[in-house]
Amino acid sequence: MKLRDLAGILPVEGTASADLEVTGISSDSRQVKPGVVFFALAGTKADGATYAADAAGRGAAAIVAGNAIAGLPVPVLAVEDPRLALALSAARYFGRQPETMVAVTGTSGKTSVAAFTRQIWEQTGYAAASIGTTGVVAPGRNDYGSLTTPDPVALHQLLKELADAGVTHASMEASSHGLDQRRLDGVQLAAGGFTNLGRDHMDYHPTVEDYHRAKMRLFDALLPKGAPAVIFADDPWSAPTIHAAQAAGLDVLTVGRHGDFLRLKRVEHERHRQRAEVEADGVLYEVDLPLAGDFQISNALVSAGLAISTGTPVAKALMALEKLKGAPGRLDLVGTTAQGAPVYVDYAHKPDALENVLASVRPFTTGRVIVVFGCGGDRDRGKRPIMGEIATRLADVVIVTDDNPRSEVPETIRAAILAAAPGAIEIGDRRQAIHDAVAMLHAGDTLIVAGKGHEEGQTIGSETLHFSDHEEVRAALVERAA
Ligand SMILES: CC(=O)N[C@H]1[C@@H](OP(=O)(O)OP(=O)(O)OC[C@H]2O[C@@H](n3ccc(=O)[nH]c3=O)[C@H](O)[C@@H]2O)O[C@H](CO)[C@@H](O)[C@@H]1O[C@H](C)C(=O)N[C@@H](C)C(=O)N[C@H](CCC(=O)O)C(=O)O
Ligand SMILES: Nc1ncnc2c1ncn2[C@@H]1O[C@H](COP(=O)(O)OP(=O)(O)OP(=O)(O)O)[C@@H](O)[C@H]1O
Ligand SMILES: N[C@H](CCC[C@H](N)C(=O)O)C(=O)O
Ligand SMILES: [Mg+2]
Repeated sequence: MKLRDLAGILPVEGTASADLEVTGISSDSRQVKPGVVFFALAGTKADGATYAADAAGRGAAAIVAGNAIAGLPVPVLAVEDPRLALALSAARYFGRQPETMVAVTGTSGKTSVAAFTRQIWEQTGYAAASIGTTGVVAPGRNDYGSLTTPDPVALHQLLKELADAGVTHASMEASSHGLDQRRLDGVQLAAGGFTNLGRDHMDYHPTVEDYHRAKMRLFDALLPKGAPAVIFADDPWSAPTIHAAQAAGLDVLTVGRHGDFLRLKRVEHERHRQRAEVEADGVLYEVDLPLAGDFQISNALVSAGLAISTGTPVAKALMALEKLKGAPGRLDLVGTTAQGAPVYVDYAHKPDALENVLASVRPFTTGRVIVVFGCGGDRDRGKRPIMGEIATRLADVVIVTDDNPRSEVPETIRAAILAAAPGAIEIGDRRQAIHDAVAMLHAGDTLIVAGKGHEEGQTIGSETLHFSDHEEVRAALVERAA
């Protein structure tokens, strides 16, 4: 590709540099090789402009920046929004994506909805992929993830690989960071989804309104006018979300008890499954959802809405819900004690999620609900006492432990949770906490190990040690049975 092929995104017309050969695109100077266009982004830790000379020294074809940078031996192209220019350039450079793509946003449920939508498509007979927190899942591919919404360059490289491999349908998570940082701006989306809004990322967004506005970029900046917006209707933030989608000229399709597109008429919860009656277009469907947690009904309805609104027949989509598998680490039953007490691993690491997961298991627990959890270091400090209070209110035994303390002092994080959790037990070592909790289980009890879900590491300082809640729960169950 020549630099001129990025015309319309970058101001290259009529410049001598338009004929330069472009061999790649990067926002990290350390990755620059000869011919790469380097995008200097103003970040949270560094300003990419300071690395422009480094990029030029490594052979960058051109530098794209928000302001002119003097004294460089390569052309500097000034654009208003370098992150947007990066995303659009990456899309054009890689040039292919699965034909039908949807994105889902919301505080909780994104990973589940992305995974469920992929499964509905698979059952409809499409080659489908999902992209998000737990990684990339596609035919013959299951890569462990890191970011919920990948960086634009990684994202478009991935989308091209998927399209080249024959994937026609892909669902992805749109995190508020990703939306705010324009990571998805180059993706052609056919539909968007919204699950709910609660407290999250208050270390990044100044207010919850700002957080909601970032999420609404999916509807008002990314989706084309007239595209379907599938919105969960039973959340306190549903009304402002519907309003934003309508204002953006989208085709609003609501799902849930208050939904018009898919209306949940009745639901009977059982411990490991739930039976729902869903009305669509005046027809009643009985759906037997093989998943625990009443919130999974909401996620399943948003997923069905996304699949239906992009072409899957209603009956097929609703039937597919009967075969759904939960995303790894989302109210994931890892095992039971000999007396039948279940142990679940769950990714609840924010207040609403913890509240939901604890409330979900209560009706099936004749004994005690026991929860093991902690809060991540270098993340929103305000959620710590809130989660302490929720755990104390909804569980009978609360064990506060460590969850990726990162650069913080673990005791300080625990103390902030414990301040709002009178009577809680403090066991810093997560392995010990899990083993003690499993040892405590009686018949009728339920144990939830929350916060890490699918994660495979514990980050202490700058080091990540291998750690898996699944492995520790299994080991503790074996030890107990011995
Ligand atoms: C806080 C945050 O969101 N950071 C993201 C942001 O980085 P940044 O722009 O702030 O980076 P920075 O370190 O300040 O550096 C600025 C620029 O200088 C460049 N640089 C830096 C050093 C150097 O030698 N040369 C160089 O060119 C960097 O590549 C960068 O372009 O933009 C980068 C490019 O898109 C992201 O990779 C990075 O995600 C970091 C790794 C991260 O941890 N993000 C998390 C918080 C996140 O995004 N989470 C969400 C939500 C999670 C969820 O709830 O599920 C997600 O979508 O995963
Ligand atoms: N619809 C929902 N409503 C409330 N809580 C939910 C819902 N769906 C999932 N949860 C809770 O949130 C946790 C994370 O779910 P999931 O991974 O699907 O959401 P996410 O939005 O992708 O989260 P993250 O932003 O952390 O990746 C689950 O383990 C469960 O505790
Ligand atoms: N994507 C989220 C995941 C948090 C998971 C929890 N285990 C923690 O480390 O706080 C984050 O990085 O903030
Ligand atoms: Mg996720």
